[in-house]
Amino acid sequence: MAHILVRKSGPLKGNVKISGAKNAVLPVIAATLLADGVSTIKGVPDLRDVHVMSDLLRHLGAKVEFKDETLVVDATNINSYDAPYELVSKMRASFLIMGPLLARFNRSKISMPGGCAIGTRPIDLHLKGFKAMNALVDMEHGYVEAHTKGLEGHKIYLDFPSVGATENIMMAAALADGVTVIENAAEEPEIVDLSNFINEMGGKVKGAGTKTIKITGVKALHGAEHIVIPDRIEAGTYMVAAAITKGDIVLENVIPDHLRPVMAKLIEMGCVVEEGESTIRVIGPKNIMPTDIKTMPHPGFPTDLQSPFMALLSIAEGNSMVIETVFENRFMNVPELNRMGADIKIEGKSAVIQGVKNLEGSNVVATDLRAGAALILSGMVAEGQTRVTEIYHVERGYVDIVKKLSSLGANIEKIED
Ligand SMILES: CC(=O)N[C@H]1[C@@H](OP(=O)(O)OP(=O)(O)OC[C@H]2O[C@@H](n3ccc(=O)[nH]c3=O)[C@H](O)[C@@H]2O)O[C@H](CO)[C@@H](O)[C@@H]1O
Ligand SMILES: C=C(OP(=O)(O)O)C(=O)O
Repeated sequence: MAHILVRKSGPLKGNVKISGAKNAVLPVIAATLLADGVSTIKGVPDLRDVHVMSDLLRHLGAKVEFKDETLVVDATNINSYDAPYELVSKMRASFLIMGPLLARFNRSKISMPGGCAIGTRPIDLHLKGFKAMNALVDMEHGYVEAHTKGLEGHKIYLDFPSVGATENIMMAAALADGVTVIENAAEEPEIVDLSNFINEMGGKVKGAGTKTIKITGVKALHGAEHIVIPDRIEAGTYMVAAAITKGDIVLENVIPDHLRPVMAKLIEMGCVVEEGESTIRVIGPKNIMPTDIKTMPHPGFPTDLQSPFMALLSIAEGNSMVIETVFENRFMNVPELNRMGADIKIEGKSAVIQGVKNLEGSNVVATDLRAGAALILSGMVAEGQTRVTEIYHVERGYVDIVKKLSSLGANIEKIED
């Protein structure tokens, strides 16, 4: 299996261009199914997940072309309404096609996404929304089958501000009869990006980015052109790369407003952070100060950056605590970091991190996407050589990570074997 070899690297320096956001582009690609026509998405990151989503749309009968960060989807001739296990099991976000299929064709059959390393990740809130909108939902043989005589707008309160449920319901509501109001909706920037795309297609979505989203259903949507927002999680990972190696990195193509909680934590830890209009410069501190982090839905500290920050805190000058409130099992990287010499103890939802002077290069496994990124970051400051395996996880979410880190001076290579 391919793996990544990282050796101790000096301070990383230079400029790095952040790619389009994985978590924004996946729902946007799903939303292209709402239109009887052609949509053009620009700034698309060349990631494994984007290819899986494209294959899923092709399976449904769409024509999809991807070249030079531009994805063109012709969803005119959809002739299948089912998403098989083989495709859904590769990526949870596949479940986001349920809302658009129900809205446009009144039916869908999708394999249950199942659990994954970071938690059980149920889909009850998605289904609660569809049922309230007049869909009949059955679960059989591991598939969720839904049909409706026509979706109707409804008031839907989400018990938790789930990103995926907010997106799926928003897409379903875009073509429903009447008004849907989502209360306690997720407020993530990716929700705003999706709402912008639906509106570019002729939809009527208001309030995205707040706790209450109002969607007035329209009769039909047309294809549209859209530019995906930059990836705040990729950006946060490179910010940690600057901090952990005590380097000086300028991120290009970022929206600083999306990274407020991340910048605040880095400043607390002693970094100098300079904001431009679409750039952020991070200068790492001489001594990394410990801090406490609690992950929360946006605008709180993002769970997707919890593992990279854990890598940074593991070499801070003192004790820190990380509380994970979003996913019940997102400390999978801890045994791997401890194998590299970190001193982290888990107590329920909390991790207590005692900063150590040095990490040691080791053989470690990327248990999930962000855990993999955290291990690469640790490898850059560990003595000797770190071998990160199962890197297909990392490739789900980071465009050219080896190339980008090398260009900043990291001693890193991908070994194909
Ligand atoms: C492709 C994508 O955009 N992925 C992101 C999305 O995942 P995703 O959309 O799956 O995350 P959710 O916001 O839905 O999940 C948050 C919490 O709600 C729970 N839940 C969710 C749905 C549901 O029906 N029932 C339920 O209980 C989940 O188990 C989890 O504990 O948001 C997460 C939270 O910011 C990020 O970590 C993921 O990177
Ligand atoms: C958990 C993540 O993604 P997904 O929801 O696609 O698994 C992530 O991006 O960190």
